[in-house]
Amino acid sequence: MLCDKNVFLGVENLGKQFPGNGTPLTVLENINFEAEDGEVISIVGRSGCGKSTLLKILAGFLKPDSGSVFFKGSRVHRPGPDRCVVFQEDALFPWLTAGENIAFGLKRQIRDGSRIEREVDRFLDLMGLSQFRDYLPREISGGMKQRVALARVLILNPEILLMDEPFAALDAQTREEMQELLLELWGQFSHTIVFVTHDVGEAVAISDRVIVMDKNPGRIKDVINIELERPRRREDVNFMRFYSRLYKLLRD
Ligand SMILES: Nc1ncnc2c1ncn2[C@@H]1O[C@H](COP(=O)(O)OP(=O)(O)OP(=O)(O)O)[C@@H](O)[C@H]1O
Repeated sequence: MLCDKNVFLGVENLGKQFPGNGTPLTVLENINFEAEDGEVISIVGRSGCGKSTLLKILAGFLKPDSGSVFFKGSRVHRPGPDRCVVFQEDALFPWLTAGENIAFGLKRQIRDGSRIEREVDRFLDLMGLSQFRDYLPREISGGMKQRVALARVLILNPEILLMDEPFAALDAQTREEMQELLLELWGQFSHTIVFVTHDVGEAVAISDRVIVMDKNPGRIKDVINIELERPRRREDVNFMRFYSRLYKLLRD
């Protein structure tokens, strides 16, 4: 039973429709999976298969039309501080500095100003951004902005990190650096991560499990366990094997 509090994250018979042109569009149908505490799950699938919709339902931003999401035994109805989202496009406040952006959510949780400052310093340091504390978003690179976006949610100590193509707008090298940083942070904080991506290499590099989705309607086509030690090397023959398998599943 997914409502058992020993199930960390449980998704049961989830369905979602949107009003289409005349007939409703079924975007998600019969989605079922579980995630363990500390697991990294990627969701891959063709454009329009409902990945972002699924993530928004997990976050509590959208309600499903059927089925349920359970988090540690409770049904998810609304957004909560235990589930934080990082989007692709930088969602930073353009008028706030890097430090102020990172502090923003924490200020709504605690009032102790010096503790907030200490935490912001710690996260700036973790992200390698200490010298950029007083820079505005327009004054830093895309990769740095995504580090700020990541710090801004990690500082809230969420149990689940929901990431919607967070590195898609970055160049290939910065993207790989961000994947490495994410795994370093995951090693320290052990969040559960649900990561939406189009990039098969990215999914193999970071995930314990990859959920492959089909389109029209969005359904789970297959689930692949990535049984590779970390750190993973892209040139490794076993990495290539998982890459090819996923690539083929997506193409067929
Ligand atoms: N608020 C909405 N109202 C109506 N239709 C929507 C809404 N949000 C998404 N859709 C439709 O639902 C389908 C799935 O969209 P979604 O963004 O979840 O797909 P996706 O797999 O994340 O796509 P991409 O990889 O291109 O980001 C699309 O056909 C989209 O047009």
